[in-house]
Amino acid sequence: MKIKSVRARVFQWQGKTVPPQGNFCSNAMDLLYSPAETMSTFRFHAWTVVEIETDDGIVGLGNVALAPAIAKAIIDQYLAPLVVGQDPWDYEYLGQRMYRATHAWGRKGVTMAAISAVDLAIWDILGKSVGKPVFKLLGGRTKEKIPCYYSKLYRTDLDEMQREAQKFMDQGFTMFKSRFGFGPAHGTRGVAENLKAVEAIREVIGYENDLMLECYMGWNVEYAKRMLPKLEKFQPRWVEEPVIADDIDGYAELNALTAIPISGGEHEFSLYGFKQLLERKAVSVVQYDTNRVGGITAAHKINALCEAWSVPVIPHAGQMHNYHLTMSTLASPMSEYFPMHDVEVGNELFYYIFDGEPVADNGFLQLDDDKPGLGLTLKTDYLDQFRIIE
Ligand SMILES: O=C(O)C(=O)C[C@@H](O)CO
Ligand SMILES: [Mg+2]
Repeated sequence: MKIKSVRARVFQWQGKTVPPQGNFCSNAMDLLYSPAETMSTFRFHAWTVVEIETDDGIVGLGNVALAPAIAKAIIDQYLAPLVVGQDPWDYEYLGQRMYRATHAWGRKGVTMAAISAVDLAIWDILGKSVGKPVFKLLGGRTKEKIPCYYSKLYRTDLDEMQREAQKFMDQGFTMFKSRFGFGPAHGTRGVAENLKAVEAIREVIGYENDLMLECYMGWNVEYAKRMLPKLEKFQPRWVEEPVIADDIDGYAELNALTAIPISGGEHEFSLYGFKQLLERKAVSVVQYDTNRVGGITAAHKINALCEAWSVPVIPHAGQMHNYHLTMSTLASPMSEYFPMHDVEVGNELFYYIFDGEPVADNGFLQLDDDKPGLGLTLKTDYLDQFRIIE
């Protein structure tokens, strides 16, 4: 079997969006004095879809959400010529070829995300060519079904957050992730607001249910050292991305500071990036995203590394490319889960582009042993609400 063609298209959402309100989530821009910008950098309203066709007519689907137009350019100009004519079963060779050919300017960020999209499509082809789901090629079923946590609870008013938490408790979720709305720029009022929101969620879900807390790189070490001791009484399962991804020493200091585990990794890339995080004990939970880190080929290696370090792997964002990695290793106990809703930040756009994503049932996800490849097809229902750039 040989790769015949690579097609990368940007799906730019033109439909309704719900602009996030107020301080819906702290983020890396919050530390800058231009408050108007902080929320606008935080949108995933386009996605690049990769379709790789083989000489015997199998089409594999990949996807990338980081800087989708740039990812498309990298795929078109640099990655496609490296894989066309090659055997997709040589996926390690092809992964190394893409990684090394772009290493001088790639290694992290959008290049790794572009490589990931090509790699996902290759693994989709592999599964389809043998009639097996990707997780069966990676180690098979390690769970009867995948526990998942409800991930949204962006910072709005507390009553609304409590109603949201109750709604999804009623749907059987026992694990929840909420977002802080405030950081260093908001002073002691922001600290109080952050604590009030966590207390409000705990009032609804109690302490027998897991609560994870997301900073999305919006704090710094000094602020996190103030917040973490105050958060201990709320027993969060982890606090996520308290500082920017490059501050690995900061991560390590915070991860050692209190009993609260620090998680991170959705903005880290390649096997080597995670080797560094683990060796420096920067995180207690690894959260790569398989459509960013280097694809399934890289994520599968990182799963083994995490197993050796006894650090749980809970990939960012859920979504099918990550579910296969969680299903196929004991190192991954659960998945993140975004429900489908109006397009807001954009992680949910996945549901408007692809069919095949499992819907959570009573806080669990199930993958189909008989659905080959990644198990996704392109959705047609919303095509008229996308501008598609070839
Ligand atoms: O789901 C996450 O971990 C993210 O970082 C997504 C982003 O929406 C911030 O929550
Ligand atoms: Mg996150």
